[in-house]
Amino acid sequence: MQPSWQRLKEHRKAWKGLHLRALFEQDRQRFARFSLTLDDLLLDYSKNLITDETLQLLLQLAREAGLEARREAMFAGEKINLTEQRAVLHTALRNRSERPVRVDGVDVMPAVRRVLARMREFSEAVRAGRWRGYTDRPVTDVVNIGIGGSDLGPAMVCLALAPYGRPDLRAHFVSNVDPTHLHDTLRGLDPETTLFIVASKTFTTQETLTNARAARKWLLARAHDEAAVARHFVAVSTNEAEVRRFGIDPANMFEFWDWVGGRYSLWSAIGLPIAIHIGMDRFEELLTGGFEMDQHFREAPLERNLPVLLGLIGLWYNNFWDAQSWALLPYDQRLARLPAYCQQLDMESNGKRTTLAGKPCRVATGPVLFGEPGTNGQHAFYQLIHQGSRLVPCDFLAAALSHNDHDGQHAILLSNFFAQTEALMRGKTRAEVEAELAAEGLSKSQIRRLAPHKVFSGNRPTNSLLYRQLTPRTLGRLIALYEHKIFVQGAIWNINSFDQWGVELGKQLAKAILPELADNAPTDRHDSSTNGLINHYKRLLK
Ligand SMILES: O=P(O)(O)OC[C@H]1O[C@H](O)[C@H](O)[C@@H](O)[C@@H]1O
Repeated sequence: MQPSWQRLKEHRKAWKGLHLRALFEQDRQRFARFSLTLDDLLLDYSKNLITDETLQLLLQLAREAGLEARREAMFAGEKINLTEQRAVLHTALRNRSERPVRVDGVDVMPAVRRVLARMREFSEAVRAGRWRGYTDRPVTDVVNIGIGGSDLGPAMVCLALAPYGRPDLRAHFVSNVDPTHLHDTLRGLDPETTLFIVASKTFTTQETLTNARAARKWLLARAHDEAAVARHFVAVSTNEAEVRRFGIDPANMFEFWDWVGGRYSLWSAIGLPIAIHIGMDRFEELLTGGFEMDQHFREAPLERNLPVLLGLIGLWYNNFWDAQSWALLPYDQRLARLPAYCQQLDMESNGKRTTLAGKPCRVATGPVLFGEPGTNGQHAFYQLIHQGSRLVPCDFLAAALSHNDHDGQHAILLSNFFAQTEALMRGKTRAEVEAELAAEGLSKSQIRRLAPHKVFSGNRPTNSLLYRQLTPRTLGRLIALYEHKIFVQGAIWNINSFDQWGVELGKQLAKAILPELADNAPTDRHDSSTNGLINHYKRLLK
């Protein structure tokens, strides 16, 4: 354990009754000292349970953990994903500079640019109506079939950037192996004008291949001609052999590489639905936003570095305040899928308990992430954040300008954004509650009974991210900000943020169970609970 870890423990012990309200009262400059901008993007981290000393200790921890060297190793294409012996280079996908990026001595940038050029050509052909279906009609609906990283990124971005999308070229996303997902999506679509993108890094994922086969059947039920498949199916993958085996012509395949992790892949050809929806120029603006955050992360001193600060502050609560969760609260309806996207990003990256040295991790790692857009969440789970017994650190996000402001409604949204972080920080004291109730005319005994329930302890930490408008560039910055935040934490915990072995066991067991479901015979191959469930299922089908 790094020496500053122990010092942070002591610092936490000494924290005692220090209240954020008092910290703000004592220091009029607190916001100025604990906020940072990157162009129009503001991070206000002043409403955190931190002092200068806390930050110094956290920064020291980052240095002792070798964060800077690890960051360089990632950008330089070293194989930092040790368990899979892979480089981690989603940053190369959005490298807008001339700088080469080498893996095993070979510059990957020419291949990256080649695929981007193909994406441009294809997305422009679809958007201009030059790409035609088997009856010579242009595409009206694009259905992405993929799951996890091959779904959440493009789905989140297409919704977020819908104001830049073409209403006559609709984007749909099918991920779940539950047949209802595909059924509901295809209902109302016309096979003659529907384009399927089968997106899978491995091209072996059960859900995606099952849905892709069902989609092909749906097309052929109308077309009655295998030749139609080439006009309606393209693939995005790293695995050409499997794409071929599935029956998609490699000429219709968009490639990416094993150094792109699934949850970091929206910047690659996995972003094809985005490019078709908003156009390639806008997609490249998204890349530029990501690139700008990369440069900031790589070059800004740690104490003025947005992802580093977010990562360290999160770690402070996770490891020294026993916080087990983190809430991501976008005050932006278009960011409704951002929490789900970040759930995969964070929980699949840092949900680990083995260090890079193969030893058990002695400290808590990644938090449980949840969130919903504001103001919806306020009327649902914020109760627990305000008055519950757990500490839930939150990130609030909002744009100053809406793409759809009607009659000043956006100001109502933002007033809630500002009010929530203020309320969480200040709370409401017993004396304030009593004075309020007395002013309402309640009797002394009524006040005594009610007051304890109406007290807010406050002192509940938040970060606020405020930017001008949700443009492709701003969204690119935000996504890269969270990617690097997670990197910072993983580096300090000394875990591999880039593998995901934890998803394998369930997949294996499901494969073994599927054949057992083919007949009515009761099973006794499992524990009594699993046997009981399978056998009850079989009885219900009789
Ligand atoms: O893109 P694919 O190879 O189909 O993988 C889709 C997803 O499934 C896996 O189980 C992983 O947990 C995810 O990281 C991945 O994004």
